[in-house]
Amino acid sequence: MTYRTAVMGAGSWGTTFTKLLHDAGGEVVLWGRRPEVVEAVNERHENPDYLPGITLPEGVRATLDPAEALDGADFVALAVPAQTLRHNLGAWRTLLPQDAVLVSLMKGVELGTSRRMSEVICEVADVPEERVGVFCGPNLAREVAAGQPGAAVAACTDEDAARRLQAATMTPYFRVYTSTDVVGCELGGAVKNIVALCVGMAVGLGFGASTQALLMTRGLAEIARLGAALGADEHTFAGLAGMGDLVGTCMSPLSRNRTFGENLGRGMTLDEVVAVTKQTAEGVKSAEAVMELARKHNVEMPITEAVTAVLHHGMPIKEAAVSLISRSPKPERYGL
Ligand SMILES: NC(=O)C1=CN([C@@H]2O[C@H](COP(=O)(O)OP(=O)(O)OC[C@H]3O[C@@H](n4cnc5c(N)ncnc54)[C@H](O)[C@@H]3O)[C@@H](O)[C@H]2O)C=CC1
Ligand SMILES: O=C(CO)COP(=O)(O)O
Repeated sequence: MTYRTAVMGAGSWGTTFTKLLHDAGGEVVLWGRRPEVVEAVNERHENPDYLPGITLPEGVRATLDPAEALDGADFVALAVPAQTLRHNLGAWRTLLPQDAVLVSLMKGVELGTSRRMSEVICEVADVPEERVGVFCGPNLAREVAAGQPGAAVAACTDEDAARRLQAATMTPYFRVYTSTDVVGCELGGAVKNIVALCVGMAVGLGFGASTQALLMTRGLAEIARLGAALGADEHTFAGLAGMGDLVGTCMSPLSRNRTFGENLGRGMTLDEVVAVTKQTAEGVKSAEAVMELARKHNVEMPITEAVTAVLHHGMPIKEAAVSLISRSPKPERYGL
């Protein structure tokens, strides 16, 4: 069976996902909003702003017209920044094919509503949760685009839809597992960006692997606590969408979130870091939305709280570091 997919958003991950679908043998059209990006993909088979040096297959086609991309799609993959999804999807709502599965590629939580991306999709597109999937895991765009061995999770509460998404994305170099735990997969992807900001700050301050491992491990514990409060399956956090994504992002110099934190840790001001960050570092805005969720559900998330204090309330990084290391003594616990 050949599936047709519309990928909405021609940044680094949307473009990479388009290549993955093509390599998996599917039909795929990439929607981009900038004419020069669409032209570069169609004429020169590259997206130099987001994936310099990567050659895209000749069969990969891009368009500026959302109706053309969405026409007859079995899957609609959404790859815009989390904070613009509501606006973008609202504009495409009437163009969405009747039975298409809408797949979030995004790793963020909406500011103001604290909704996960799948919740925003259900609400704006007015579709039931069985028609909304999530694709996530330890996937740094450039490495996947280069065809390095990798894996991800295709999640949907409708197991059959998850299996179809799996079939549409498996390639000789990329494995895809299924899950029905949409909540856990989304939280793993969104909250690890906040932990990566914190790990980056630690790197920028000159701290080594011990401190980074501490933050990753306790970061995973707070992700699992929030997940348990929101009804996720705790096992998800030991998998690709949890530990896998957390470790990949926190360890990689390619990560925009980790790099953002590292620049702050080295002493740049927030404005200076924002000015040099050309791509989307979702954790920066999502931190406040996740903190809001944590408060609402009475979940303790000290790392998220410290990152939010540094990014949005002017707390000096060194003060945040002291606040974390001097917390009250307690037994080690994972999850709730
Ligand atoms: N880059 C990566 O390795 C991965 C990224 N993701 C997630 O994918 C999502 C998209 O991120 P990337 O592609 O990495 O970001 P990016 O910064 O590389 O690209 C963002 C894209 O969105 C477009 N865009 C920006 N503002 C827009 C607006 N107002 N309306 C419509 N389009 C707009 C940009 O033109 C660009 O095409 C994020 O949620 C990210 O967390 C997930 C897995 C891997
Ligand atoms: O989500 C990602 C890797 O899976 C990408 O992380 P960054 O957004 O920090 O680059």
